[in-house]
Amino acid sequence: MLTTKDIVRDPDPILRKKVAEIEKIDDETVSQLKEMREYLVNSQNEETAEKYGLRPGVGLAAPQIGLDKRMLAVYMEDEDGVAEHDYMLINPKVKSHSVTETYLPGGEGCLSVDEDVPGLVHRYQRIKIKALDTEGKPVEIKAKGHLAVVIQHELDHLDGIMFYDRIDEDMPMEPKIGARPVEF
Ligand SMILES: CC(C)(C)[C@H](NC(=O)Nc1cc(F)cc(F)c1)C(=O)N(CC(=O)NO)CC1CCCC1
Ligand SMILES: [Zn+2]
Repeated sequence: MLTTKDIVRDPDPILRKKVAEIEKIDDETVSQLKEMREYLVNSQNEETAEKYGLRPGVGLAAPQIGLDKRMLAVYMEDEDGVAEHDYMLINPKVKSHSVTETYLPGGEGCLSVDEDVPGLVHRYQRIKIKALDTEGKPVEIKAKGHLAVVIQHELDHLDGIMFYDRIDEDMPMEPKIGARPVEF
């Protein structure tokens, strides 16, 4: 199982790489993607997270475990601990997005960044994603709000973009005109 030591930390150069499209969805790729999802599931289970010292994560991109592969996992439970969003995406692409932007009022963090970096990260409020699933079947996801933020945060990792690249240096805490905070 993946644990905290397997997560690559800033400033490892792989976090700044535009990672490669997956040409062949072979067994190794599928098992690596499943391990990424498992990390997220384990990290949100209080007992397991405690036992293995896992930081509770809701999304993980392949370069964060040192893989030069365009794939990501998202796993978000609702307040009853039921899986609300559970995705393993291969070669994901944004097909369309809203003009309206959104942001997490508390800013963002990253499993690959150990220190806090305060500031708002503006992202599209709604996005439509096309990707392949682990069987190579095309999937289309329409996301808004918190899920849209998580997916865009992970997509950035596939292009070597870190969340703090998107914080305005002059007015880090200032919401952009027309941007709406994510409602939980
Ligand atoms: C960096 C960290 C703080 C661990 C962040 N966790 C997180 O958002 N946890 C969370 C949020 C909830 F709303 C409810 C809940 F149960 C747990 C996270 O996993 N990521 C993923 C990451 O670093 N991927 O590369 C950072 C988030 C910042 C915005 C989107 C993802
Ligand atoms: Zn991250």
